Formats: sequence, structure tokens, C-alpha cells
Amino acid sequence: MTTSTAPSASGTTDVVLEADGLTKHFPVRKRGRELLSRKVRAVRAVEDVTLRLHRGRVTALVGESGSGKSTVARLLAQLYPQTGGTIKLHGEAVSDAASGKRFRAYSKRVQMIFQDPFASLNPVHTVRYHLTRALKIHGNAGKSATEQEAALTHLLTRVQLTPPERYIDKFPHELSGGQRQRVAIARALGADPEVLLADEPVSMLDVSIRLGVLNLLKDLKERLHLAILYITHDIASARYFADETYVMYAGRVVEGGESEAVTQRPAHPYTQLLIESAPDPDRPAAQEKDGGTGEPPSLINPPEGCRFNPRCPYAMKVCAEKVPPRFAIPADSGDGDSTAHFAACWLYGDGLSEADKAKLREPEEAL
Ligand SMILES: Nc1ncnc2c1ncn2[C@@H]1O[C@H](COP(=O)(O)OP(=O)(O)OP(=O)(O)O)[C@@H](O)[C@H]1O
Repeated sequence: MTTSTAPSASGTTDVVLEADGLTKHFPVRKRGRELLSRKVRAVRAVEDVTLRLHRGRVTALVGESGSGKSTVARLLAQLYPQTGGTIKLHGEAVSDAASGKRFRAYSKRVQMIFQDPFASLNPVHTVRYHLTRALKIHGNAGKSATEQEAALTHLLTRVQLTPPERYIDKFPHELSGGQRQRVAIARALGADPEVLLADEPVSMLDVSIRLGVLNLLKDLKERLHLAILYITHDIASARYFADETYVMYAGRVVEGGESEAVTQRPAHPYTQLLIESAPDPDRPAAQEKDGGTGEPPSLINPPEGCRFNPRCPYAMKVCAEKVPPRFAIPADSGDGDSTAHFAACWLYGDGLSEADKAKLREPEEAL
């Protein structure tokens, strides 16, 4: 059974931001003999991505480097125009927010946090400058100096940089990586947004402080009911931190659903590979896989059908011919919402024999 609309793991209708069929192709500059050809070459970075972000929920977008995660975030932030598909905020199409005024109105509601807290703050300006600017741009600085000061104090307290007076006049170089990322988050909150798009917000931080920043984002989700997109390479952190998880491979979403289901009962062979190759302290090192055979494909000439098919141990003829739609994965108990978990994989297609499905549970035999 295919799922007609993008399934929501939450079952809620409180969708804040949604993408349908989102596609981004980056044209490649022609060289040499290509100059004579009319053919337009492009990096097909994001292809037909459908996802929903819900109020008060964290949605993880997981995948290896180059799978298109950051491009999805930048499209959702309207930093790039999309090649195809639609983006809706509270049901209203926002595809052309590129112009100054409309972009500002949009970015007030949808804010982005970048991976590198060292690059995202201007080294010649203090925390006060960064936060005041954000408050002013988005009309949240109040009507008097006292109100502005109160708004600054409130922002720093929100991101647990307390007492605020210890941080407010510091320059970025006087702060640790974790503190800088908290300032970047405070700056985003200065817009009073509904959506935070967090592009690998902890991957450049020391392991010891990552959890603190993730817990802060979780706290913001709960207190401010923000819809958060959490982009990561680390599927283990998605289980801990995200309510829903989508897995991307080579520009396409291959699996999605409640994080618990996706991480504990991964259905797509790529998700299984991702989980098997993630470091796990409870598993002997000898059992860890090395990421499987092969490399991610070229996105200029991606494989026909399922983009994972050249690496997939279960690949069938159809996998190299047709792009698989999203197939619902029934809950273990059989009584769950079967639309909550899906995999874009022909192994779950109608007509697949029980013997073929059983192979999925016995990967060694299938190989
Ligand atoms: N501005 C651009 N011009 C051309 N190609 C681009 C551009 N931005 C991204 N790409 C290509 O699009 C593909 C997806 O890149 P993207 O950065 O979205 O992946 P990612 O999953 O976020 O990777 P990482 O985890 O390394 O950031 C890559 O092949 C990348 O080289």
C-alpha cells in the first residue's frame, strides 16, 4: 500500500511548515566540448522531498554528507529558490519570498541556525550588538531603552547564558563554542519565530557540550512550542532528540516516521546500513559495519530508479527502473497507525512475496 500524502508520525494537524515535492537542481558550468552541447547539466541535490514540521515537535533530517540535508534547510529558509515543488507556511504557499520585504516577513517566522558558531557571529561585534540588531530588525526591541534591555536579558536567560550581564558585552572570541551557539540561538529567537531550522547545530562543538545545546533546543520546543528541523549525520542523536525522523539518501527521502520506529525498526536498507555503521558503545567493535560497499552516487548522473540500488544488497530489477513511492510500514503490534512509518523501497511494495520480505530480516542470507 502506498501512502497518498506525506504521513505525519504525530497524527496531529498542527503543521506549521510543509514542503511538497521540493526539488533543487544546481546548474553545472559547462567546460571544453560541453560548451557546444545544448544539454544543461545540473547537480540534482534535492529531488521530490515532502516533509512536514509540526508545532512543538522536533523533526530530524538524517543522512550522510552530500545527501542534500543543508539544501533542504536552505530551501525551507528561502535562501535559495527551488527548482520545483512548494513550500507552505500555515497552508499558504511561500515559494516566492525572495524579495526584500516578503523575505523579512518570512524570516521573522522561520529562522535558521548554522553549523559553525565561529563563522556565524561577526568577530568585531559584541553579543549586545548581535542580539539588539536581531530584535530591531524584527520589531521586537520595545519602545524604550529599558524595554530593549529587558528583551536582551530575556533572550540571554532563554538560552541559559546567565547571569546575562556576564555575557552581554562579550565579543565572540571571549566565548566558548557552546556559548557562541547559544548566542546564535538567542539571535534567532530575537525574531520570535515559529520554526527553527537547525543545520547540524552541535556537530562543531566538543562532544561534552553537545548534549547541553540539544537539551536547550528541546526546552525551547517544549516552552515556546517551536517547530524544529534538526539536521544531523548522527542517527543515534535523532532517536534521543527528535520526535520524527526522515532519512535522506542522495537527494531523496528514503524513510520517515516516529523516531522510535525509524531507529529501532529501520525498514529501508540504507537506514539499516546507517544504523549498523553508527558507533554503539554496547556493541562489540567487530560487529560494526564499515558503511557498506560502494560510494554515494554522482548527483549529476544519479542512478535510475532508487538511487540506493547500486549499493543495496537486496536490489531487484524494478529498483533500477522505477523510483519507489512511499510504502507504509505497519507498526510491530499491528494496531498502530500504519501511515506513521514509511519507506520508499520496493521491498515493501504490493506483490512482494513473504519470502522476499523475510530476507530483509536476515541480511546475511540475503547477501
Ligand atoms: N551552491 C551549490 N552549487 C552547486 N552544488 C551544490 C551547492 N550546494 C550544494 N551543492 C551540492 O548539492 C549536494 C547536496 O549538498 P548539501 O550540502 O545539501 O548536503 P548535506 O547532506 O547537507 O551535506 P553535509 O552534511 O556535508 O553538509 C552536494 O552534492 C553538493 O555538492
